[in-house]
Amino acid sequence: MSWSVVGRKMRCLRLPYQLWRVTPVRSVSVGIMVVVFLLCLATLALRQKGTDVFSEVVDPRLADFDGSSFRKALLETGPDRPKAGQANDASVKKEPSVNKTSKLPGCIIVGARKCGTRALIEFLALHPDVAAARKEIHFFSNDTNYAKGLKWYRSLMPRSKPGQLTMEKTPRYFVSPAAPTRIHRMNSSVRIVIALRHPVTRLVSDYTQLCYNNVARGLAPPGNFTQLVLDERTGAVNSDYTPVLVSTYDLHVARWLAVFPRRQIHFVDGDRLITQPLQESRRLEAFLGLPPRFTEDSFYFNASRGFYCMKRIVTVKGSGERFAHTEKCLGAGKGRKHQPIEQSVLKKLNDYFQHHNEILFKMIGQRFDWR
Ligand SMILES: Nc1ncnc2c1ncn2[C@@H]1O[C@H](COP(=O)(O)OS(=O)(=O)O)[C@@H](OP(=O)(O)O)[C@H]1O
Repeated sequence: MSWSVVGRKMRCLRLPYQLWRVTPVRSVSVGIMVVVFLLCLATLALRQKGTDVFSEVVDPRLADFDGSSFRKALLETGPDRPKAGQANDASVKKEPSVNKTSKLPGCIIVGARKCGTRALIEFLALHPDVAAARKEIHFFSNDTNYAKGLKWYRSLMPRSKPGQLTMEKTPRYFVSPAAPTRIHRMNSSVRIVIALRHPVTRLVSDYTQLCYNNVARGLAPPGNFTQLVLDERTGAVNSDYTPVLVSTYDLHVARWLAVFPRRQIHFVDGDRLITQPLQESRRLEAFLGLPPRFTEDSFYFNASRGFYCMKRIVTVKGSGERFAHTEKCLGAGKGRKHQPIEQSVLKKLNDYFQHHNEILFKMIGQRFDWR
């Protein structure tokens, strides 16, 4: 039966049918329906985008930053660990793959560049209650990445077991004006870790890396260090030179403190991390409320590298010995020999940073031995 027959035969539909036959009414009705349909589509799309960027569900335990529930939950739901005197078998026990999901990070190492951020995340990854993203993600500092939303970001996080704390490191966040607010918007309770090193050592390390990178890419060297860091005309420190700007820590830390409370930010001494990795790792472990797992056995000094390397602790099956060790040093790109710098230039740089260092120390209530 066609619509015209239905319209003619059923009395109650007669009036709407007569109206429908009038062409302008029909056009307007169809128009309204199309507009309503498009509006519904647009609303759906916006809601989807909103979910990505703002309302991602984060680990609810992280809402309680200061309280003990986070620590408690970690202890309760953390992975099984071997009891003393257990296990001794050559075969290494495989981690059970059940219940593993990617979570948003509860802690982010935001920088600073060349201050030991790689060492830090690799050290933390030794901890059984940490799931660390090994790649730098550049989510909060890069507009194109940020526009991809939190779902995209989370998909790049490692899969973790219940009770594990997810971490990532991107040193670029430290100097990114947008990063603090964006991270806060993701999770206002997230823990921020900032590694800092003597500002002049960091600057020279940065310059050394630029020299290596340019050679690797077949580019010309970045230029003479002295000419880059000092103004040719006045001889004063060139505060606009990016590596100088990165080492002007107070400017960047002020932006983080404007968004996050001081108690939520942990400062790592990047110079001490090189010579005393155990102490710095333990301080960070305590800040994160993780059960103490770092021991003298976690690190060993590798004389040929001139740096501490890690002993990865893995559980072994059976009884007897608790652990087996696998050893790992950072890549050759870390711990390069620095370019020699003239004493007079070093002095000028030290004098320049001293004022900024003092502002930083006051701001964070912590001093570093940067003479
Ligand atoms: N255990 C260990 N092994 C090797 N290197 C170590 C270690 N601990 C800290 N460091 C120092 O880390 C410096 C590199 O810092 P980052 O990892 O933050 O660099 S980067 O910004 O990610 O490129 C790197 O700086 P340079 O020495 O200037 O290369 C190292 O001194």
